[in-house]
Amino acid sequence: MSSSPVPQPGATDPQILRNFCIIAHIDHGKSTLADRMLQHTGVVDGRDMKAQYLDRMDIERERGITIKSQAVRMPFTKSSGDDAGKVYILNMIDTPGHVDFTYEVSRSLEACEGAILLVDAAQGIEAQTLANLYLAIDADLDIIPVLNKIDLPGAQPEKYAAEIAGIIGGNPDDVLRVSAKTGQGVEELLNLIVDEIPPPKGDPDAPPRALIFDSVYDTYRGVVTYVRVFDGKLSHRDKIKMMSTGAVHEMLEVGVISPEPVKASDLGVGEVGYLITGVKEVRQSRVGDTVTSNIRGATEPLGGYKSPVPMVFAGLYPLDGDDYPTLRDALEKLQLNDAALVYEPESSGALGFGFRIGFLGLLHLEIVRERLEREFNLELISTAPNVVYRVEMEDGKEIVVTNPSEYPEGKIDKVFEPVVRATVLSPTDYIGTIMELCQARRGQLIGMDYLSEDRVEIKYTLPMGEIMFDFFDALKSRTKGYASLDYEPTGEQASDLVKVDVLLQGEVVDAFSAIVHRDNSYAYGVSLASKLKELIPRQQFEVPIQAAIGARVIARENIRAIRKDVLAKCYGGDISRKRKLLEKQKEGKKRMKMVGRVEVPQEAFIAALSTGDADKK
Ligand SMILES: Nc1nc2c(ncn2[C@@H]2O[C@H](COP(=O)(O)OP(=O)(O)OP(=O)(O)O)[C@@H](O)[C@H]2O)c(=O)[nH]1
Repeated sequence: MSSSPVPQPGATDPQILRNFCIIAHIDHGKSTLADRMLQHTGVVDGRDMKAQYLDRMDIERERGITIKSQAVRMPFTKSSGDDAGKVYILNMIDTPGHVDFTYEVSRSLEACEGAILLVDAAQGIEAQTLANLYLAIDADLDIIPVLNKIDLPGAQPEKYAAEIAGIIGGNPDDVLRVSAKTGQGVEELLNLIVDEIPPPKGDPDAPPRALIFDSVYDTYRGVVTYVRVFDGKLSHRDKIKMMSTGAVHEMLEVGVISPEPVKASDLGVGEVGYLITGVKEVRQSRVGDTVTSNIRGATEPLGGYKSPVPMVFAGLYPLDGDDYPTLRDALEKLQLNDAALVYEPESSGALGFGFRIGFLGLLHLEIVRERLEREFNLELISTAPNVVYRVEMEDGKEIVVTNPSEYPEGKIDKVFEPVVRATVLSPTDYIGTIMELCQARRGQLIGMDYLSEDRVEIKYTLPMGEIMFDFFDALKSRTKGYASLDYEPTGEQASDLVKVDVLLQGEVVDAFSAIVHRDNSYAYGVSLASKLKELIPRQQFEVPIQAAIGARVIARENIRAIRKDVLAKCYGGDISRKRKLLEKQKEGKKRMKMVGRVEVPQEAFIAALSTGDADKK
């Protein structure tokens, strides 16, 4: 079998291009499958293979999750069918799987003509996968269903193939079975990609239009923008224009990733690659925007561009007040890399100077916080995250509340809270307990569908504030880990909400304030006060804790005084033991913040997060 030469980027006939992505739930094996494909197409040889080659950032590798989409060009010689021996170019776009990054997923879907629906043969399809599948179907992609991990003893390919066929149509026998681990079925899959996914269409003579589906900040090269060309050609000699802002940039380099960056002279119709321009921060090169040429520019951008909207806010404060400038610089640097991160300075009576930061979701918050601490050597205190409330006052004024302590006093007409449409997939055995949980979180049932005899899809409208903390954990524990969850914001609803304050020694601690539903406020106050009593260590004086709505105290606890003398125990002269104890005590002091005269540990600031379900179980 002789194969044709590998075409160069910029001169690739769109007929031999196949652009696809992999839709999968976390841990269903997307990265492992991507690794196998890289190996099989010879793009990475065995020796260079690191597990999860495409997950570049250390933090991704450690957590085993994919944060940033990446795109790889793989030449593949067809090994079956009439066109065996012919070389095709497969562009694989790796999409993030977590719900916080849905927007990135939808953009990378638009850069493709087809999607592999990858499902763990021992688990079945999960809620998030289903949500992303619907996005792919909406984007008119051809779907190739694949069951992975068929080497596992617990795999049930027959059952889950039937389930998939029930959702997307077709014959269960046509669902391909692979093992990304052993490589079984991977070659067949590559052949199928060529056969099933249509080549890209576009007008090579039109002014260039390319969709930005990812944008990453690289310390050495500045912003690297990943694009899919729809029309015309982007040349390294062009000056480019970002269509949403009209900003013009010098093009320094274009190329493809295979799997390291390879420079090219241009990128033509259907091609996927990267651009390096003079752009200094990812905000100027945003996912979803259309790139065109400055001289012969297109007039209509591709698709609808949407800026990322932060859904969750939290305060971040340096443990040591002197670190405030470092935190400010660190946020500035991180923002170069993260177009979705927004922040503004704020000050708290309890915590001093810090920032109120907007995130796409809780995972995003965790990642940002971890990166700030790790990459900038900071120790941070974070307040409990909250959603955004909109308050309409009787005098017609409107206030957007991103920090509960700024909840307005006075004559409030209506308060609105964000709501989501949540989809839960679960075995039918747990329908009752899931509905009970959703009801307790003020949910409204939208509907229920059976995916198969023993699996069901339940849809609810739920207040976002009720699900962002521990809802998923509660769901998992009630369903022995079998239920999966996906949600999308769908707007807001008017609700009867109140602000609950916490007072330590009679002083309101602003960082503890929270906005909760009136019906739950009493239980919330009681549970939070007792939680704080557990978490705040005894001090040398008595510390009364109160929870209050306005001037009305709804719960109280008391932390009794103690004189902590750890050395009293070792009256002997064992100096090393003494030192050890002192060191231990110092460790214990880590992440303590002085609030007035009271030492408060970090955990206390997020204690509110775990009070939610305690009284509802
Ligand atoms: N037995 C078996 N294990 C597999 C197979 N494919 C993947 N795994 C394992 O499943 C786990 C998850 O695989 P990943 O490839 O990291 O999953 P992922 O979907 O990329 O996860 P995210 O990047 O977090 O979305 C890893 O421990 C893999 O080694 C397979 O075919 N068989």
